[in-house]
Amino acid sequence: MAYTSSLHLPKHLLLPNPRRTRHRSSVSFVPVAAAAAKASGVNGHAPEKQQPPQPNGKPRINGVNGKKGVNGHKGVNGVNGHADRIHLSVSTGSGGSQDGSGLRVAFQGAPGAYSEFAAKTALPGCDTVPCRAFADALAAVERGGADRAILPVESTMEGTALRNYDLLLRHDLVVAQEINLFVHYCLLAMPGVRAAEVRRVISHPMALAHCGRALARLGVDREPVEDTAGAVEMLRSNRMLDTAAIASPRAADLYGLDVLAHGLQDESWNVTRFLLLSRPAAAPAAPPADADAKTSMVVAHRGGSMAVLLKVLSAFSSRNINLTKLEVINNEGDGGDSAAAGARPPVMILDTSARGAPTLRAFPHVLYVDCAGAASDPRVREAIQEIEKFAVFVRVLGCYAADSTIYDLQ
Ligand SMILES: O=C(O)C(=O)C[C@]1(C(=O)O)C=C[C@@H](O)C=C1
Repeated sequence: MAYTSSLHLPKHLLLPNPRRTRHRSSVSFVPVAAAAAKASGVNGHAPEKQQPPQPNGKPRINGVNGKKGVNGHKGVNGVNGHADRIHLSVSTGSGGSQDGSGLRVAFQGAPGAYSEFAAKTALPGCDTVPCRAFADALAAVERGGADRAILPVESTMEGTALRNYDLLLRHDLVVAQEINLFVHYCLLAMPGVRAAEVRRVISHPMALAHCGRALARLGVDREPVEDTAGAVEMLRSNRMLDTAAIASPRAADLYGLDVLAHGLQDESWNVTRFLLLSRPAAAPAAPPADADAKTSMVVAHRGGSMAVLLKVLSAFSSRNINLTKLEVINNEGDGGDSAAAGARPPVMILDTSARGAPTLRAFPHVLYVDCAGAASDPRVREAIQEIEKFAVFVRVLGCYAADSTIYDLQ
């Protein structure tokens, strides 16, 4: 596999060549997700040291008596809308199965990655399992090596993470839970290193992109690695004195690095939405009756986006169902010669509906849709049935409790 970095970094921390981005028009966007943990230590990543659990096994919120939220407010949902955040300091919980005790959650990266924080916030009692790549995390769940995988799927600064939707759609996994994390980036360096001595900054490419302006001001070289905490681990183990990493304040604590700067992100509002994925048979039953449910689906169609969009919107709006996400993907390329000319390959979706083994199918025209309501709600069921009449293929990706809370680890 080709790697983009010219640095002599451990290969498992370098990134494969980035894939082409797709044409997409984001019709709406819901910001999202956060937490930390002990880990069983796979793929060379060391387990995180344990934090003292709270008696109730929940994440510590504002560090005080488990009180929720800043000013007692919950986060709000909306299109790039700002919301109050819930400040957390994360502890490893224990206790009842509600908090994920006994569940192994696979994530990409080293202990201290944002994805791990998200997993531990969603399921404070879970054991986190570090993996080299998100693909490995999803495969671990499919193979039974983990019970859940956590996947970032959109952020206020990036929009939909198409790289991860691609993964989600290729696997026979369902969405069990969503979680929104406020992503606060810090510049970390070995103890004693001053900002003026930093020549290079390493981090996950998304973190480097989110901090582009700050990095340009610093005038440093940028090197992408697999994850934010992996960058910190690399700094530490190689005792790099001319290099800094972008990662969370929690990673600074975990690895004993200095924080040279806080809030490095170009936009002050930087929220990532994560999904917890499960094998279908092991997914939680329907969301609790008192929870607002959300249903995610992918709709493949024949093209002619405007007409299809109107029909999809009408299927939901005529039943008074709100959409919380609608992403339009049109990829006419076949992945062959035309890809070289700029066309994008079709979206690959695992069709799990047919009898027998699931098959991977290619679709050039696809919509990613999240709607309010449970898949078992007759109105949602009817809307999907109406869409199935004109769509080529519809796959429900999961039905879960909507969570508009935005967690903040600062
Ligand atoms: O590298 C990490 O710490 C991650 O959890 C991954 C990831 C991502 O893939 O987008 C998650 C959230 C942050 O925006 C940066 C990176």
